[in-house]
Amino acid sequence: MATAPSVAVLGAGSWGTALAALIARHGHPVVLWGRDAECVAAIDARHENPHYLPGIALPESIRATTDLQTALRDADLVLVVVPSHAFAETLRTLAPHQPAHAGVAWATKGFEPGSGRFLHEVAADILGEDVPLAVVTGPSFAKEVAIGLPTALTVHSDTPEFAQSVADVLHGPAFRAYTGNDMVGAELGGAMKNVLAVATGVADGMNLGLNARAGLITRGLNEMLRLSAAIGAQPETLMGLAGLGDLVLTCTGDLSRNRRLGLALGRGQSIDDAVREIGQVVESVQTADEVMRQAERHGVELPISRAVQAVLHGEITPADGLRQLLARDQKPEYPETLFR
Ligand SMILES: NC(=O)C1=CN([C@@H]2O[C@H](COP(=O)(O)OP(=O)(O)OC[C@H]3O[C@@H](n4cnc5c(N)ncnc54)[C@H](OP(=O)(O)O)[C@@H]3O)[C@@H](O)[C@H]2O)C=CC1
Ligand SMILES: O=C(CO)COP(=O)(O)O
Repeated sequence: MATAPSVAVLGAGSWGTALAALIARHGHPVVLWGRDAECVAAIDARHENPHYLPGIALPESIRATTDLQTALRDADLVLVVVPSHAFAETLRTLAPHQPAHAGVAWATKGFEPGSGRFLHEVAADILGEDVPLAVVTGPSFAKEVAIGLPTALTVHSDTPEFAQSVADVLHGPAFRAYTGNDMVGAELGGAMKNVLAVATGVADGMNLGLNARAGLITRGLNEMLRLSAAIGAQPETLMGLAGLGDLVLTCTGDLSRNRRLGLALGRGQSIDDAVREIGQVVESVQTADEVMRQAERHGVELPISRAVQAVLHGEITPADGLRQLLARDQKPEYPETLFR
């Protein structure tokens, strides 16, 4: 029988730890790399990540380390799960130690802050065109995956065999992993839903009602579809797990940090206090700027995302944002050219 591929998971936050647990339960040797020695020691010795997934028992087979070279030594697959602001830096550190035969996948959501580059562009730039690359995305709260609740997500790559091999590692009794070949659409969906989750959080924090929430989710999907069409992504990617699926989850599920940020802002809390209270990565804070940079580059108007960006920068209040959105001109629901 063929041996199960070994996986190095880089990033020992909630999502990296949950994915390491999932993959280890599927019988793969897993080494989890984190930068916090205390957290790494607890995972190794007590099989718990006390900071990010307290009280959840992790498989005893997971080995954790703060040494990147150790993590990469026997890896057949590298799975990067650091926040977007640490993505390029992590790849630059890993590049010299990258095992020749191993492909690199990531479950990070967002763009490169500052440049607005897609993460697959950053990865190809740093690792070279010969390393197979894939993005892992979809509706998946870390805590639910860590405790083994059923989840579906999707793996997109320009190399179909690599997408399949990553999906094979993730797929299991309670986890469905689909595949696709639209990295742009998959990354765009995962990034935009974080911004749109803030919008629905704000609306719910202001008690605007369920109609407003459904309207924002649907018009948010419309923003995803229009920007993705301008960039050249496949519309079905945005209608699937990477877009609509993750949008619904993050806009309605209180486990979402981005939604919780919106809720706090809608209730009048300051952004600094809200982010501090959440105590984990809130990707929308930087992603809103990068989504708007993409929108401007491609000449696409995104009123909800723009309002979120303005609220996050303190340029307008949530009440101003609501007034602006309600005062917009009437128009057809879809541009005539969208699906043609
Ligand atoms: N949590 C979830 O449910 C999901 C998250 N994601 C995505 O996964 C990515 C990671 O998020 P998540 O795990 O949730 O975040 P968390 O806030 O739970 O953890 C962040 C982790 O990243 C580490 N980190 C921060 N900065 C750096 C750096 N410069 N170099 C190396 N490591 C760093 C932190 O280390 P330290 O503790 O030392 O600060 C911590 O281990 C994000 O892009 C997120 O959108 C995607 C799907 C689901
Ligand atoms: O990406 C996620 C679920 O798919 C997690 O969302 P948050 O980062 O908003 O918690």
